[in-house]
Amino acid sequence: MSVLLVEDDMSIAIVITAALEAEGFSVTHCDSVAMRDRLLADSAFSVLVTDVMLTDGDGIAGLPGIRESFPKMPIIVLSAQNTLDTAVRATDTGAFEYFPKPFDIDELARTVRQAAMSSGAEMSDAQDTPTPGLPLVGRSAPMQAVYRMITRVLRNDLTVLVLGESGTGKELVAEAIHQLGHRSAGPFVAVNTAAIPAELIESELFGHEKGAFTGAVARHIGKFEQANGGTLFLDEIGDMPMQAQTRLLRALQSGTVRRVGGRDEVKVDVRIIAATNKDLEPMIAAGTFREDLYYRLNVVPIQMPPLRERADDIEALARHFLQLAAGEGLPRHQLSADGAELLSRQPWRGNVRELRNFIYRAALLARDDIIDAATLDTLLVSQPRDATEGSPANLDDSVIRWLADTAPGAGQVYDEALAAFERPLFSQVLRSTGGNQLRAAQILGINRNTLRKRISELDIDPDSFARRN
Ligand SMILES: Nc1ncnc2c1ncn2[C@@H]1O[C@H](COP(=O)(O)OP(=O)(O)OP(=O)(O)O)[C@@H](O)[C@H]1O
Repeated sequence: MSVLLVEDDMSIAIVITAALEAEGFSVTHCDSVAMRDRLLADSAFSVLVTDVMLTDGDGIAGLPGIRESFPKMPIIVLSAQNTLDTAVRATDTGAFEYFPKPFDIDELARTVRQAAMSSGAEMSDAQDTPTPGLPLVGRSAPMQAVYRMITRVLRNDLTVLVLGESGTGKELVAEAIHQLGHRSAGPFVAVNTAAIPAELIESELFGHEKGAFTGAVARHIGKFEQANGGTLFLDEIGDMPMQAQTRLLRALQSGTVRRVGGRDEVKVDVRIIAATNKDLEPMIAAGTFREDLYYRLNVVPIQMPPLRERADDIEALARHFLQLAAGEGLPRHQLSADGAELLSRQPWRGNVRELRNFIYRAALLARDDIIDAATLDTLLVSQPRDATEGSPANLDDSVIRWLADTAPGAGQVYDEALAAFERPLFSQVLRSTGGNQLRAAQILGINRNTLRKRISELDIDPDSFARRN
């Protein structure tokens, strides 16, 4: 099933292509009248979807001729000039349907499907083909805004700052920009700045020379150099220590890096995409994030919507993860309509990651082929809740849940588990002392400076526990 899509706005073209490919169509895209005519002369298409204003002229003018040559091929016209005039001109050409922009992408996909069927074309099995090229699932309005931003940065090297709660897909956006962009032949290197101990971060990013410090037994090439010619993804940038921030800024300004203990400046050609789930502006005000670095990174911000603000996407995501789970050897299941409805009503505080983990668990545990609301209900009851919601039955349970819910890097489980435990522990004790750190340190039996250092590293604000009269 083939669709010829004639659209000169790349961002819209990508969204439509993804939606139609998910429906099982193969899509050929071009942006001009001349190219359209050449493609029509060369190959057969089941449906023509065309914009009105194209790079080299009016997309409607030639349609009567096309209708004559290809009477069985339905034509769907899209237009941003939502005037009565274009609507009338489109319909006069015998267009199957006319869509004023902005339009509902699902409705367009449905109409193309109807048009294809009306012309007697055979459909391949739809949903089973994952959308090639666009790894992100979801067609809600907030995601379309994200796609639009992505398309704006594909052909340039502007620095992108992806913002949003944990688990909203920030890393996936970075990967999409790399894969779909003009650097796709180069490497994609991701660094989670929060997961690297502060004293190693500079060596991780910039590399080190042999003997630069105790333990530097060989020269180490840092992530910047590893990403040369490609994209460097700096995740959790809000957790980067100040000193590393300064070096990062210098590297971004100069386009060069100096290995720790080295003398030479090494030229690097990398595109930077940074991400954070923190609100950087208050951190700038508090002096924990460099303002000049923030402006360097925040050239093109992409704000990821939390899942609860795009409940429309939950069903598609759930089906997507069921497919992925089956592809990874878990039992294959279908999701019932009432199951999808139930999932769409959940808050998913951990966003897409929580939904993904939940669906994998459901795929593993569900007994029937169809996962319905009743099955999901049972699983949701035993769903781990986040730490803010009531205390777990015992510590063993918490550890089991924590291990099931997080995927710390190999070799980091101990540190990350301690940090995960320390955060609620310090918060609770500080709450009990009304934010008094000296008293909290006494209760904990640790040095006051140690407490101060740890709560700063864990980004706990002791003032937020101060008692107000
Ligand atoms: N739109 C999406 N379509 C398909 N999968 C998604 C989507 N968004 C997120 N995911 C999946 O959800 C999980 C979490 O996504 P990701 O790691 O990109 O989130 P994040 O915002 O970078 O999280 P964190 O801030 O914790 O690093 C991943 O398994 C990712 O593949």
